[in-house]
Formats: sequence, C-alpha cells, structure tokens
Amino acid sequence: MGKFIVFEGLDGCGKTSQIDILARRLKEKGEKVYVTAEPTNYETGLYLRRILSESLEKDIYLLAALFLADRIEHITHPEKGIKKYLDDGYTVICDRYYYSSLAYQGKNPNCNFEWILNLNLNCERLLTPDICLFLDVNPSTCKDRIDVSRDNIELYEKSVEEMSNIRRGFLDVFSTLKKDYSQNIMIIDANGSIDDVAKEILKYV
Ligand SMILES: Nc1ncnc2c1ncn2[C@@H]1O[C@H](COP(=O)(O)OP(=O)(O)OP(=O)(O)O)[C@@H](O)[C@H]1O
Ligand SMILES: Cc1cn([C@H]2C[C@H](O)[C@@H](COP(=O)(O)O)O2)c(=O)[nH]c1=O
Repeated sequence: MGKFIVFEGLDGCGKTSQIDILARRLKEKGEKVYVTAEPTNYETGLYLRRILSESLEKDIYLLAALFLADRIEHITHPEKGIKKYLDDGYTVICDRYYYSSLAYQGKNPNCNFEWILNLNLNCERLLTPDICLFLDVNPSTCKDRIDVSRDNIELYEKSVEEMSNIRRGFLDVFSTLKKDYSQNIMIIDANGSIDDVAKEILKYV
C-alpha cells in the first residue's frame, strides 16, 4: 500500500510548485508517484471548475455535495482512482482533499459545519491521508501572486479579507481534526522562497 499525501493551502500558496518538486524528488529515489488534484477532471470536477472560474452563484450545500461526489469518484474510479494507485504501491500526492471542503464550504457562515464534517469523515469510501501538509502563506501574498500570474480571478480569490477568513477556517478545521480524529496534519510556514519551502517539506515526507 502506497502513501497518501495531501497538500492544502489558500489559492496561490504554492501547492503546484511544491508538488512538482516533491514528485520529482520521490521519483529520483525510485518511488512510483501519482500526482492528482481536486476538483478532478471527471464530469463533476469539470462542472466545479466552471462554477469556480465563472463564479457561478450556487447554493453552498449544493457546492459541498458536488465536491464530495467528485471526491468519491476520485477515490473509487476502477482504473484511475486514488485507491487503485495506492493498492498498486504508488505514492499519491493530491492537491486538495476534504480539508478544503471543511474550510471553504464548512466554515462559510451560511453552512452547517457538522453536516459537511460528517458527510466527509464518515463516508466509508473516503480514505484518510497519511499526512496533510498545509502551506501557510500570508493571504495578501497569495492574492498578489494570483493577480500577477493569472487573468481570471476565481470564486474564492476575490479579496484578501475573504482569503484571510478561509485561512482562519483552515486553522480551526485542523485543530478539530487533530484533537478529535488524531489526523496527521503539518502546518508549514511557506512564506519563504520555493527552495526553502521545498526543504521544509522534505522534513515531513
Ligand atoms: N515560495 C514562493 N515564492 C514566490 N513565488 C511563488 C512561491 N511559490 C509559488 N510561487 C509563484 O506563485 C504562483 C502560484 O504558485 P502555484 O501555482 O504553485 O500555487 P497554487 O497554490 O497551486 O495556486 P492555485 O491554487 O492558484 O492553483 C506561481 O506564479 C508561482 O511561481
Ligand atoms: C477540493 C475543494 C476545492 N475548493 C476550491 C478551493 C479553490 O478555490 C478551488 C481549487 O483551486 P486550485 O487553484 O486548483 O487549488 O476549489 C473548495 O472550495 N472545496 C473543495 O472541497
């Protein structure tokens, strides 16, 4: 059984850059590595990408349910699912997982956190990651990076204030998951250079 590693963080925190570096290093060590992301490229994931990129107005419970449906397919797909790769001995590195649902939807004041927590944590199909690495970057740095690197600003990238609320949501989620579910979650100060952050990540993987 391979290892299941999840990266989380605000939009623009540097997940893609760090996942690329880690995947390369693990492959150089001879590991079989599968990199994947949520939302996925399955139908529900593509619909979610459209909602995000076009900032379509959707009920928050509908959004949470769509992310969960996408996640179940992400795990269980018979050929390309995370479970299949783990069973085949791959290290799976996943860009976002249920921590994002708990922070982005669950901590939204119009949503019931316990409902989303139960749906995700008590769903027998979902696997618990071996480790979640949260790249903690100042929200205004994330916003600057997004504004510089992309033309299209997505649903959860509109303001530093909203991104700061999401960051606080993540930190709350992590204390609950560590205390009540004994989950292995590392909060990494990722404000430094790409190389410095990559070195820090290697301490935990
Ligand atoms: N440590 C860093 N220092 C400076 N710039 C960085 C750092 N990490 C990433 N960047 C830059 O910030 C931008 C966003 O990085 P990246 O795509 O890795 O983040 P992400 O978390 O995957 O973003 P998104 O959630 O928007 O997909 C890119 O232009 C990248 O080169
Ligand atoms: C899995 C998941 C994701 N989201 C949001 C968080 C981000 O704004 C986007 C994904 O963007 P990225 O640049 O590809 O990281 O989706 C969410 O709100 N809930 C979720 O469960």
